Amino acid sequence: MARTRRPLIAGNWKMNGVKADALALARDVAAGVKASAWSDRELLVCPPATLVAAVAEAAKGSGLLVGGQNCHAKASGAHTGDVSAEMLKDAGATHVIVGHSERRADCGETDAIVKAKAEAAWRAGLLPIVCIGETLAEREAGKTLEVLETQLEGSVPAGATAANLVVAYEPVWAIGTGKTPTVAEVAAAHAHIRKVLGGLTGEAAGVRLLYGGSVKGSNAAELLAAGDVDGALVGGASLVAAEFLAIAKAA
Ligand SMILES: O=C[C@H](O)COP(=O)(O)O
Repeated sequence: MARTRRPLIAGNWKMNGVKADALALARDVAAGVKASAWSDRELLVCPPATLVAAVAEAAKGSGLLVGGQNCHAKASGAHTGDVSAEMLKDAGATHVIVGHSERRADCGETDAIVKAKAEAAWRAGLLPIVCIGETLAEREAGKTLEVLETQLEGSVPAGATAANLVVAYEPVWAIGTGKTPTVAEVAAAHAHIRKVLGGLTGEAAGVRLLYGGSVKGSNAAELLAAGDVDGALVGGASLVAAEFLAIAKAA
């Protein structure tokens, strides 16, 4: 059966690379995207904020999309060191990741802050990728679905639709560890996310849900085939063009 939701394979480069590395990686990924001429899937890379403009320039004309890894909730003002969604848009971004667990942990981002950032993305004309996910302790306590529900209810703004929201499920314990949930566990989490989204948006069936956490070329096919999985949010493996493109091919 044909997919109704176009898969999105997003690479989160995190705090890695300087301009020379980023441009080489972006050019290799962009060349792969251009050569594949995919119309049935989208590829996105999210470089560090300082490199968004250069990567967007390198990706121009290839079909490769570029996003930010975070934004401030305000459009401008006295927020030293922060970057607004408008600035990302101006630099060539089309998407922005909000509420990644590393920002929730490192910067104390709450669900309310994540929601405000998702609204900021809308204000600037960016598509937010709202991240949620349980810690190992929460999973071991049998609280995974409850945690996901609380995070969704707190982080997804009113007015979310299939066109203006992407959700990424990233179990915190699977990020950068080489460990992943089973396919059945991913499918169960995604089914629950879609059910909860049903109460928050009128269009839950169309919202794309990405899985993230130790996705690589060798496990992408089975993870991406899990029920209700519409793509991946990839960290480490997105720093190697061939590996990232292999994940995209598996979608
Ligand atoms: O945003 C991406 C995730 O944190 C996954 O990272 P990873 O693929 O290195 O586990």
